Amino acid sequence: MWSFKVALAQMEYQLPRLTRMWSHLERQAGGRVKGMGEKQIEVDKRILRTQIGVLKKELESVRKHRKQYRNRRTSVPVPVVSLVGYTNAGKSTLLNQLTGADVLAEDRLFATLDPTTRRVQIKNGNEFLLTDTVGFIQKLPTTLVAAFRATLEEISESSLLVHVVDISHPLVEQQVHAVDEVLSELDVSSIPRLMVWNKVDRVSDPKKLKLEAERKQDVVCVSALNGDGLEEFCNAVQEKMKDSMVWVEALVPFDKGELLSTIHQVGMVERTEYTESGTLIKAHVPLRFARLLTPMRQLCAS
Ligand SMILES: Nc1nc2c(ncn2[C@@H]2O[C@H](COP(=O)(O)OP(=O)(O)OP(=O)(O)O)[C@@H](O)[C@H]2O)c(=O)[nH]1
Ligand SMILES: [Mg+2]
Repeated sequence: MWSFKVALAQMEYQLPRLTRMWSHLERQAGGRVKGMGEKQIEVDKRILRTQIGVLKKELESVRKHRKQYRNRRTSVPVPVVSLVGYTNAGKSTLLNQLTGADVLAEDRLFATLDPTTRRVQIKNGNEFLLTDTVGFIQKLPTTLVAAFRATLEEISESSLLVHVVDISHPLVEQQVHAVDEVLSELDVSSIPRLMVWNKVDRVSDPKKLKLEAERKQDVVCVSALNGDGLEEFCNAVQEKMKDSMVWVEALVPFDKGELLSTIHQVGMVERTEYTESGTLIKAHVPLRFARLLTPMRQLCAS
């Protein structure tokens, strides 16, 4: 809570200093983006002001819901995918496009969530929780990084990090670098990552870009705005999430039917077999969940 407040104070402090950062960047780009800095600084200032306002409002509700949410999340381990990226990259747009506005019906298990987390249901029945985060900005002072940690600490509990990039931005490389720097300050190096090249609708040659993405590993092209590439995105998320899951073979007793359906939701089931003493299930499941299954795994081994 305290560091949240520090983050706020430091964002407010940061506002007038953006000018210097951007003119520096413009010089670095060697005039290639002349005038870019000036326009961008207005955008950045506006964004920062908005974020300050939003942070203030969210502060209260996040504090209220966070504990409750965490408890629930560990008891029903739906995998968590976190969106990270430079400010204005399109993270929130992607979240909204994937989940729709009224996805949180009241009778759902996660009806009360941290306001920036939503449930995404994939065609094959699997689902995951998608978390939006505060956008990063260039050259965060070390003190600000420390304060941001508080808002970002939850991403260390994710099964997957999705780095959203505005591929149409002239300073895209610097932005990617800035995000990587912030991530390297957090304890997330062991979490698998996927990169999303967003705003493909704005580039001059989307086909060429898609080919380039295909040649790279773990890059998906999308337009969060018009929905282009979202199915590929969901498939890539599924594939990548397997990396953070463990293989289990467990014998689930018949009176634990609920558990069985949860496995189908959170994991990737390869095989089910009905035996006299229960359902034998072979699946990739999130590590947290594998722990819950431990007693049944022992059953299976005997
Ligand atoms: N043309 C186009 N615009 C997009 C796309 N995705 C997002 N935008 C626009 O980019 C702007 C920023 O989008 P946001 O979703 O707010 O970006 P964000 O990453 O959440 O930004 P922060 O919350 O500041 O970190 C908005 O005006 C969106 O409409 C896209 O695929 N194509
Ligand atoms: Mg956002």
